[in-house]
Amino acid sequence: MSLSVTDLTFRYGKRQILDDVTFEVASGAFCALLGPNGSGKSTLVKAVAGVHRPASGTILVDGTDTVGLGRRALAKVVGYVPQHGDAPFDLTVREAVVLGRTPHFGLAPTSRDWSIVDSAIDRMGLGDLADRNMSELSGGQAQRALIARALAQETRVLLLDEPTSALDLRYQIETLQLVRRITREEGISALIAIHDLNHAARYCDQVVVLHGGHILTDGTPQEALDAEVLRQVYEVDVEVHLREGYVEVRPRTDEHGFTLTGKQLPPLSEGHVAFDAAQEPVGARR
Ligand SMILES: Nc1ncnc2c1ncn2[C@@H]1O[C@H](COP(=O)(O)OP(=O)(O)OP(=O)(O)O)[C@@H](O)[C@H]1O
Repeated sequence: MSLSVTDLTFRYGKRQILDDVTFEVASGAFCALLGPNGSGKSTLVKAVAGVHRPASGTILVDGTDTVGLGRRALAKVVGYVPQHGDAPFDLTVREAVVLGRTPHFGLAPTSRDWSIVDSAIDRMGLGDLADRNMSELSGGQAQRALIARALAQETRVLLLDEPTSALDLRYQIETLQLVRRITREEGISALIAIHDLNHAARYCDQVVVLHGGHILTDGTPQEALDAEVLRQVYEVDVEVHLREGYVEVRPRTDEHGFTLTGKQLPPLSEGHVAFDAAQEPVGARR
């Protein structure tokens, strides 16, 4: 078992955010961490990444407790891509990505380190931008550079906190496919906090649903993405289908296209412009 989290509890001050969280991600598995805004996904990822120190609980990577490991030792076993990229703006892409090799080299990167860096850059589709300054990249390109930096760390566990939020559809899919391939080929465990249920179902082997700091379900996408659980967690009525072997979640809508939450959505305010099915402006002042 590569990543094993047991009875993890975390508080911001007196506010309990994670409560006895226990789950495991096997070697070679890609696990999605789902849950609504504020459910504690980032906090859990940060605790596993060593950014936050838990109040109690254990985090094992290949049997070694990582809570309390020094920065350098931790960076050799856990790679972390934060939600809001702290991109080092005064560096080129190559210089930023080689920072991921820091735990592995002594005074200076070796030729092997640079070849690992270049391969990570290529894998994230940034080969043409390798010598470009980070400050000159788009948000999505910078996010891909941060993923390349984590890949260059060559760790046993890869943590990604909503890494696809700034990426266009092509790079969302390519990143998820790449992480899935790396987990399988290199036997590492990956944990990704993600909002897109269908991407989670399509690319991940395991789905953990967090709600109010507790784990509500943990299983394969088919087991965990249960319509009743999703209704409870997101307060949206959904249908779950099996399509071409993959689970697909669709919001159920009424005849006006509104999701069925049991609550009536407020009417559009006067002057608000919306579009009906025929693409005619509705509710606009004329
Ligand atoms: N630095 C902080 N200090 C105090 N409370 C915090 C801090 N960061 C997050 N929180 C609170 O902890 C709870 C969990 O936040 P967290 O960011 O882990 O949720 P999340 O599931 O990742 O949300 P999102 O999907 O919106 O990114 C929220 O109630 C949030 O307000």
